[in-house]
Amino acid sequence: MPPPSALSRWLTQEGVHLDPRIHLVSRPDGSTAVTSAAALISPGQTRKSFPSVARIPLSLVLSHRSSSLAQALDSPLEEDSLASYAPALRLAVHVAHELSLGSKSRWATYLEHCPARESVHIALLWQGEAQRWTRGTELERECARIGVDEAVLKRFYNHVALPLLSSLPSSSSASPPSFSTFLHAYVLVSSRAFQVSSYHPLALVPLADAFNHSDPPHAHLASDTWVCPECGRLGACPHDDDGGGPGHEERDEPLETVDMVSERKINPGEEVFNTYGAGLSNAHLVAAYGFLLEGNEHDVVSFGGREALQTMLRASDSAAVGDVDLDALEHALDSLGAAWRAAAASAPLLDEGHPLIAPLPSSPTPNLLGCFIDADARLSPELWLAVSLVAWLTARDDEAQRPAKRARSAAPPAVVVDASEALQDAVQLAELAEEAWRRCEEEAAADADGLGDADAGARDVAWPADEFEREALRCASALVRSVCAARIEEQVEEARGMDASALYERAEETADPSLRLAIEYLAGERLLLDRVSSQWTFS
Ligand SMILES: C[S@@+](CC[C@H](N)C(=O)[O-])C[C@H]1O[C@@H](n2cnc3c(N)ncnc32)[C@H](O)[C@@H]1O
Repeated sequence: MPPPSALSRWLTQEGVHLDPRIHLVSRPDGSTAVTSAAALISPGQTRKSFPSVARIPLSLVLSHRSSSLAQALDSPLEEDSLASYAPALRLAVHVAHELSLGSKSRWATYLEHCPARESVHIALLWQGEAQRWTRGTELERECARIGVDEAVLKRFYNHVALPLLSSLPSSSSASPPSFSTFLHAYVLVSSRAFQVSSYHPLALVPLADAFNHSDPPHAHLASDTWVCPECGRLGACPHDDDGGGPGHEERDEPLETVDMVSERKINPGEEVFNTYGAGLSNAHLVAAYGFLLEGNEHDVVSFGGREALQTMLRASDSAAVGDVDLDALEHALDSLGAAWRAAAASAPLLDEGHPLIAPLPSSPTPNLLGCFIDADARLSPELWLAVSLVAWLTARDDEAQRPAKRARSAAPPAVVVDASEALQDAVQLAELAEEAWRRCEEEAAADADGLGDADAGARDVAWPADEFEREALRCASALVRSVCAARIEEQVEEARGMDASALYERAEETADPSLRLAIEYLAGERLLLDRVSSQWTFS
């Protein structure tokens, strides 16, 4: 890769403005980053008042609108043949064409400075050992959610990209890009592209993509997002429904740049970080970008509601509960979830600081829906409802097996769930779990202080006093552990017997970067699952 000075010169020639206190630097591993030589001013409130770290002319953005391929295609209909595919696939075709043009591309210097395909380790394209180590993890699920792997790209290349690129007039390209070039293009798009506007829905933005990601970031990309998708204009244009007649709000100065603006103070010598999106989990970062953040607060381990119920029914030590109709139970869980959200809209059902159960997210992002464990090892409300449903069914079934002796009626495990009663049960059980957790924490603290024996009498082993509640709590904690154990069971065999620290050690000893990342990811997820299991062991 040429030195960044060549890139800096090209950027200046192309009209890019970079704050003189900011520098592009080359890391020993060949990667690029952005650092600050002096403190930058603190941020303002609007795009215009945000101090601009860099301004990139919109004309320098590489998208399906601006590329050489867009110019080479004879009719818009040909380009439209890509329109029904995912934006990343479409842009990859344009970038592959640009790569195949070599020095004839307007973006040649920029593309030469982008990393080689082998140095970006996106999990979407892992094969062999690295892919095997993702088994049973959230990372495997994230790759499946994105739905791209090398086989998918090969089919798309053979059936869509290659026929289109081969149909270009010979003057437009030396020869169509190979599959390997197309893969390189896809890796660049996955790990570097931005959503710029409705006109450039996905694009490579030179310089803006030299910033690494952190959470929280120092800077973010700012652009006029809602422009005409046909011509990119901000104000009135002929594509408006009313033909762009009078009455349109015209901005005095249309912004012809995409800006990197700072949102918090940048200290001298600090690396300047961008954000690749809000709330990105390590599963997403590894899948699409090929790196992870230590202690990422957006990590989750998710379960389908049905999957969680099925695991717990299997784990329930009540034979009758094992036979419960799963469809009916799943339906009951859905209605309970809706009832919980409706009730929580007026007042939270649980203390926001509950140590074991997360509050409902204020604006659920896709990874904050349904049954999951969050980065603080708390169960989502939906997962808790599933646990509570099966725990009470099991406890009641156990109760029904004994001679009737309790005031509380013991119903057989039917799946006719009264939502308000089941909600009350879930809240009551959550309160019992919190109290049990506090008692364990106090006990551990007392043990650490050498007071363990002196205090033992005060912590009644027979708590809670009600045997029926005790049974429900015991079931709930066993069910939570069963869900974690089932997840670990899905992971690669070698990993099952290892704890998180052994996995981290194994990752450190691994030379292959993709495999190292796969093991490191697994170690982080294991740490979370082990923490949940130990928190739900009340003895
Ligand atoms: C948009 S580029 C950022 C610039 C990149 N460092 C380069 O050399 O061109 C995204 C890539 O940078 C790397 N990256 C970004 N943020 C990172 C971070 N916080 N830790 C490690 N690698 C990171 C990953 O390889 C990712 O695929």
